[in-house]
Amino acid sequence: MNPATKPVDINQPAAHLRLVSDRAGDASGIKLSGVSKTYRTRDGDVPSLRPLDFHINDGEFFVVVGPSGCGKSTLLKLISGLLAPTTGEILVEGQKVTTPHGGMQQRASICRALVHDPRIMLMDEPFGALDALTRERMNVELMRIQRETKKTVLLITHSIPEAVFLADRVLVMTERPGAIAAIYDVPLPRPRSLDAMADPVFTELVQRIRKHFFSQGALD
Ligand SMILES: Nc1ncnc2c1ncn2[C@@H]1O[C@H](COP(=O)(O)OP(=O)(O)OP(=O)(O)O)[C@@H](O)[C@H]1O
Repeated sequence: MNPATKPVDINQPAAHLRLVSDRAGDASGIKLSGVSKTYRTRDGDVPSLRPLDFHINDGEFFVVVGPSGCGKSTLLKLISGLLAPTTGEILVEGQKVTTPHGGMQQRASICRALVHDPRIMLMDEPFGALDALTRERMNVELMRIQRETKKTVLLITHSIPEAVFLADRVLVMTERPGAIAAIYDVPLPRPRSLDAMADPVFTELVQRIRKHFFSQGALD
């Protein structure tokens, strides 16, 4: 019988329906739905993050930038499972985050992060203690590693230029309790060298993001 005319057995699982619900965009990367965090302390509640909804694609270099105390580190701890959200759900590669899980790394050192070959790298101000020139060189090196390994990277920084230089997309956070002020695509070609910082697209985007914090003067 021609397979195209074969009758459908309604008692069999519908493979094509599963394919639709399992498509890569849903099951890969990191997905946050309604994720908020309020710290309960003896002195009262400290709302740290308002409900957040966003999706980091598999293999994406995603950078979060925001003022001091807006909840950036909290966000990373939630995604790595070190903290439980107050509301909402986090899926990493289709799996709900409950406890710290194998291959996820939050390290200051790229080398240490790569020893375990994680598919996802979570980095909180990884080069914050370095002088400016070394930091730039480390950023170039980090981009090279990410390009070669196709890992998903979520990196947090206070520096808007650093965010734009590194990212495929930049998430800009508001002051605490942190919410999404905006998410920007960075349309700079890859591979990027330090020359990318002289590109008008780069300077324009840095200026645009800086305007979010103009009144606070809170970022580099
Ligand atoms: N364990 C905790 N208990 C109570 N409040 C906390 C706790 N951890 C963080 N906070 C508060 O939650 C808010 C967000 O903190 P978080 O460290 O996530 O911010 P951040 O954006 O990473 O800050 P920074 O840029 O200064 O590193 C801050 O006001 C902080 O004081």
